[in-house]
Amino acid sequence: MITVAGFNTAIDRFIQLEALNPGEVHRVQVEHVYPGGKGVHVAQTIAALGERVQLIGLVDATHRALIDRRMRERGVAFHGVDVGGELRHCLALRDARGTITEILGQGPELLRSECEALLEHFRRSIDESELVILCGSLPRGLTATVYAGLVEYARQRGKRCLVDASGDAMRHAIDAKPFMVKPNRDEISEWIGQPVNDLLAAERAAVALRERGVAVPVVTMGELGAVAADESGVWHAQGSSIRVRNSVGSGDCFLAGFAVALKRNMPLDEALRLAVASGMANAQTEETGFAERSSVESLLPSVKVSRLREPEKAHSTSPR
Ligand SMILES: O=P(O)(O)OC[C@H]1O[C@](O)(CO)[C@@H](O)[C@@H]1O
Repeated sequence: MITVAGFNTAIDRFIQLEALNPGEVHRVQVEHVYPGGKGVHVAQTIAALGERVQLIGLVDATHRALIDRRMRERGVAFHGVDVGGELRHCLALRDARGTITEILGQGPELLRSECEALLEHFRRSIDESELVILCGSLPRGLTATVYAGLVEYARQRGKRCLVDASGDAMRHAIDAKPFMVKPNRDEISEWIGQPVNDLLAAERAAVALRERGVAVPVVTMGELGAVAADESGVWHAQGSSIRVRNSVGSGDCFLAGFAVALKRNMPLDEALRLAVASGMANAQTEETGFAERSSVESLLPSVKVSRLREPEKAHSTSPR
């Protein structure tokens, strides 16, 4: 079993427009609405890839039926904590050229009792899990140190913890030494304090994260692929070029693929391959944040994986 704590559930709305022009009135050409937030995307893709998964997140009265039904159809055990306010809405606007603009809602401000209910659900559910994933922005009302506390809680119970967050929540979580973190280019640049724009910089960042106690750091670099490190060295993986329909949520599907590989104790190069193929499979479909197993499997051979640094140098930051 894998437990996903993706507290800040969203309603994702994907909208196709002819063009996006600030200050003008726009008419929608195509519109899709999905349960969203990183936790939903990660959990439903883990289930699609064949692992048992449970998700802990917020739900409101208006959307409970939609989210319960979708999670049931997708094979996710959803533990929804009712919130008094409304779930947030996240908008993705795609223009005719395929450029996507995202507008992410903040979500409700939680009461103390609602925060406690989320954390209590988490504590109760991780016993039966081998892996725990903490992902997405934190709802207002939870402090930026919450993920760090959950990393520590999970470690004391012998669980490997994977974190995908940003800003202060990510920084605190790294200090708590989770098993794996997955910053993207912007997040790692912020953590390191300088731009991480190429593979050499990503490799150094991954090594720096390992030196800070993260066993398996994974840095995603958009079109440059992803870089990951463990005791077997530092690896790079990149997918072949595909026709992208909707890349929103590809990072979430990447994380799902990586988690499934870790659960199956696959070596790092194969874990990266599965993660990259899962992100690509999402980008190929119209739906936000979901990858079908069959498309992931058909993409696996097209992912190129190579070793950037040998094992004995994985702990060294000396220049090459
Ligand atoms: O939880 P966060 O970090 O605010 O991100 C949420 C949003 O990001 C996306 O998952 C894309 O990764 C949106 O579709 C989603 O709802």
